[in-house]
Amino acid sequence: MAVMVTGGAGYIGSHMVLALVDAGRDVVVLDDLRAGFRWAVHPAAAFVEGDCGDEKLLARLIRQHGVTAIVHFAGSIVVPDSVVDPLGYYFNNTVKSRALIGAAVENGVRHFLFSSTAAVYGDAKESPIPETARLAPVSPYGTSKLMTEFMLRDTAAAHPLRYVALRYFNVAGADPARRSGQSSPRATHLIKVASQAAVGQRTHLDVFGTDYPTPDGTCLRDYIHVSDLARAHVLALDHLAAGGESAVLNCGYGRGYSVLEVIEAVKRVSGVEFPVRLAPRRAGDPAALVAGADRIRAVLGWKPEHDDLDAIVAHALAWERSLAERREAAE
Ligand SMILES: NC(=O)c1ccc[n+]([C@@H]2O[C@H](COP(=O)([O-])OP(=O)(O)OC[C@H]3O[C@@H](n4cnc5c(N)ncnc54)[C@H](O)[C@@H]3O)[C@@H](O)[C@H]2O)c1
Ligand SMILES: O=c1ccn([C@@H]2O[C@H](COP(=O)(O)OP(=O)(O)O[C@H]3O[C@H](CO)[C@@H](O)[C@H](O)[C@H]3O)[C@@H](O)[C@H]2O)c(=O)[nH]1
Repeated sequence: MAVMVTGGAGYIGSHMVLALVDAGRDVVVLDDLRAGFRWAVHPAAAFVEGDCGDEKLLARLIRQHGVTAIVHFAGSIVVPDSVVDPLGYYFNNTVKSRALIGAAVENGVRHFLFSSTAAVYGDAKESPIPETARLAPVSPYGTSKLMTEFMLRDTAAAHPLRYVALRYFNVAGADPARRSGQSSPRATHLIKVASQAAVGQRTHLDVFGTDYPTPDGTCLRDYIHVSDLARAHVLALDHLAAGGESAVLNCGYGRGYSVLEVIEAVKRVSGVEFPVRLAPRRAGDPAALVAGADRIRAVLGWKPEHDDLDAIVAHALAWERSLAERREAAE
């Protein structure tokens, strides 16, 4: 009885592997390492380098490891890249998810968790955004994820498969024990980039847009700690194992911080005054994305442990320093 984690060498997937190993579960990771790191996978997990759309490989792994649940993180994640390369995004996110869901059905895997995103809402009219809000993605990335949600919905209606689609808001921070974190040097996420600036890995930080209809003119986002998110996935697996129904759940704390508030937090926690430049808006950024966060608590009994911006930033900074030490040791 093992859990298969696709994309388990990536940022969020590697934290899910930690949460599963900590819970005493058997884990097999499938990742093609296009964006992940072999060293980020906990040694207690089996690791297979391969494509999550490779049906033959999937059938073999499911049988070999006795996989009873699939947690699907693998995918392409950069919103502006999806605008430039929509077909690449539909291929890696939608077509390969179709193959993975098909492999689950054909090989008797009945529980499936899917990494969805707040990007399925597009420019939401409501804030906080409930799961029932209009689904109107404004990027191919968001559409590629929504199509996978629809495939899961329809497949679960036709076959004995139950699923939970988790719509993440902005994931940030790192494992408090410094076992993993956001490790991609080219990452574009605000807290990662600001942490890199604080430890001297970047010369400055750009604020993309100061004329949004928000209190200080910069975008509002709901930042969720990656370890709280991983724990929500473990609870979602428990929910399905206990016979719980399929569900679509926002993952956030229900509170928004502006870009300037985040930068202030990174400066305060690090004690470093890195240069900040005001820049034009970045294409495709909605003004505010804040989760309606009640449903996940009601359905999964999830209670966040790190709902504190300074703690999220402190963990992100600690991981950034670990990466710097790792680089120095390698030189
Ligand atoms: N980071 C966020 O804020 C955020 C927000 C919403 C949703 N998500 C979703 O969460 C998931 C994980 O995101 P992340 O931030 O950890 O990204 P990541 O890039 O760190 O991890 C993705 C992993 O998937 C692997 N991968 C990609 N395509 C693959 C394929 N075809 N076969 C096998 N492995 C493949 C990569 O090598 C990488 O290790 C993604 O599906 C993403 O869309 C992330
Ligand atoms: O150097 C930077 C980086 C970001 N931002 C701003 O910070 C905010 C947050 O940006 P970022 O951290 O890049 O996250 P988002 O663009 O909100 O997207 C993330 O969160 C979405 C869900 O809310 C997910 O779907 C995406 O996969 C994930 O990348 C936005 O207003 C950006 O314009 C800056 O001003 N400067």
